[in-house]
Amino acid sequence: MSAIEFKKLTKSYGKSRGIIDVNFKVEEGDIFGFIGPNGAGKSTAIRTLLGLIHPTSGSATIFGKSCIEHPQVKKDVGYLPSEVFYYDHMRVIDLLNYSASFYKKDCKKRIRELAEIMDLDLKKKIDDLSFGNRKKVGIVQGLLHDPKLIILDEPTSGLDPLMQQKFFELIRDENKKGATIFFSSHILGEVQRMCNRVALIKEGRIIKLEKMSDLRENNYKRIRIETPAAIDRSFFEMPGVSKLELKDHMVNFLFRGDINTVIRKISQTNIANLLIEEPDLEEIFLHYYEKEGETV
Ligand SMILES: Nc1ncnc2c1ncn2[C@@H]1O[C@H](COP(=O)(O)OP(=O)(O)OP(=O)(O)O)[C@@H](O)[C@H]1O
Repeated sequence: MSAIEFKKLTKSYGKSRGIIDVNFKVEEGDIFGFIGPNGAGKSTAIRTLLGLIHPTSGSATIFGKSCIEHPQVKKDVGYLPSEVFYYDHMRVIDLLNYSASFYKKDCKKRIRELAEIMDLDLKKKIDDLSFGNRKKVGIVQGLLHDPKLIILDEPTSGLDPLMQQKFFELIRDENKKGATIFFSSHILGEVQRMCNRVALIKEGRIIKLEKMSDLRENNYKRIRIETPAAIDRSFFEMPGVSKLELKDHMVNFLFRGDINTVIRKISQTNIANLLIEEPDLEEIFLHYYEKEGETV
């Protein structure tokens, strides 16, 4: 049975778009990335899946059950919303104990372990916490009952790089222990590092569903070169190069293929500086639109 299944799920907010015909599955054991730019519909899909909002048409299920008809299925789910709101006057430990009281198990030990991993002071009052520390409270709250399915909406926003790394280690450990992970992000790099499968969403529609390994094979690099003198455009016109731009002494292009061929080419000329970067999400989306033969 799939951990999550979206079946032709559509949610419109009056005239506003929401999501359209979302159709995909997350299998048990997956670390699944749900990626798209701001406003693409990631939170809408997740909130509909959890029964927090009602679909306009279609359905979404967790372990084969709809959260609207079978709310008890949510006991197996840990959810971190994109924005966390709390009763400010409470202490962190009181809030977490209160959350734990909804589950029929003793979560005290796990709360302490998670707080230690995430470097969270349990005695502090919520209103004394920074945005990042509030996010950590949300993470502990989502994981304290050892859920079978962990749903995280933009989990790393607000966490510093060290904490992001600790958080991803924690998520990997949960996955090794058997939990399925579904997380949304607009940061391609973190999805690339973490996930085995990925869905790309844009303007409310799923535009690509891929194994991470396939997405990597299709991967483009953004290459920026500064040259001491102007260089002829034809020098970089070679297989794998696209979106070639030359301005002043800067050369800028996307490259797809064996990175060694382009490095060898670059070494034939004199350069002042070289940058090889992951293309940003928009560029990946552009690539998919072009591949599907659509215009952008
Ligand atoms: N309560 C609402 N009322 C009206 N429109 C909404 C509402 N919530 C979301 N939308 C619209 O639905 C679309 C999808 O929004 P959603 O928040 O799901 O995107 P997202 O991918 O999660 O983006 P972000 O990363 O910015 O949170 C957007 O066009 C947004 O304006």
